Amino acid sequence: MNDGTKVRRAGELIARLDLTNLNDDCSEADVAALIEKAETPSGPVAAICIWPAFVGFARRELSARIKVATVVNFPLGGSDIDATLLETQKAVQDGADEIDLVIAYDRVAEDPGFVEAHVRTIRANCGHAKLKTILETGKLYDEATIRVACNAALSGGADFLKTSTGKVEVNATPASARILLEEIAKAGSTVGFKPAGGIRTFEDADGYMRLAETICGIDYPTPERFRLGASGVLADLLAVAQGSERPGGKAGY
Ligand SMILES: O=C[C@H](O)COP(=O)(O)O
Repeated sequence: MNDGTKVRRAGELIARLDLTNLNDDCSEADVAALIEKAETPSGPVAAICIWPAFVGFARRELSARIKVATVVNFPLGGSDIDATLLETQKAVQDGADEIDLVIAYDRVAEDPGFVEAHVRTIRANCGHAKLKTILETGKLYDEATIRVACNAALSGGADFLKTSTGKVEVNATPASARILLEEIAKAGSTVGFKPAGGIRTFEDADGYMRLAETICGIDYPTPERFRLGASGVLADLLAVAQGSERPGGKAGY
């Protein structure tokens, strides 16, 4: 890839970034700092992804062109549908544009119908907000189970399939991304895709966008259909986009 292509791709990745702070000790001041970073010298990120407690604050402080995403049933993916519903309704009321729901991943193998019903209930109560379903692929272990989870989420009406919470040992991997993208392609490539967890470099991020282009088509990964969930990749994307020194001390591009 030549330098000009890298600069362009890095800019495209920034426009598809869900800039995330889901640290256990995240404060309102941290969210304010995230909001400041979200308007980058290379343009705005797609969304910030934060804990539900900060949605109202973020919606008031953030420019309307950047979405507010939040998480529900996070990170453990429990089975309490009523509790998830309350969290979702509150987040939507507070102004969330996007809900990242952890599915009840422990139940995928035995009871995919439960997972589908859970997703359907939350989808029906999201209003205008998009529903991104976090499958937690690192806890599903084998390919067949990941495919079952994809289909439960798709049947329940998910707007996005997202790989991971970023809170378990194995997060987004190219292998799990490929499976989700194949299921999205089989379903017509209208549902979005969000790899998340452990994405740290331009090369990591670009690899996922290339995979999406290869499997779902070159026109697939628009900012409406492709997002990167990451807390620590923006500095590297910006360095590549701006041709400045990269955080790892690598050359500008
Ligand atoms: O949804 C996004 C993840 O929580 C971010 O994970 P990360 O901190 O490894 O980038």
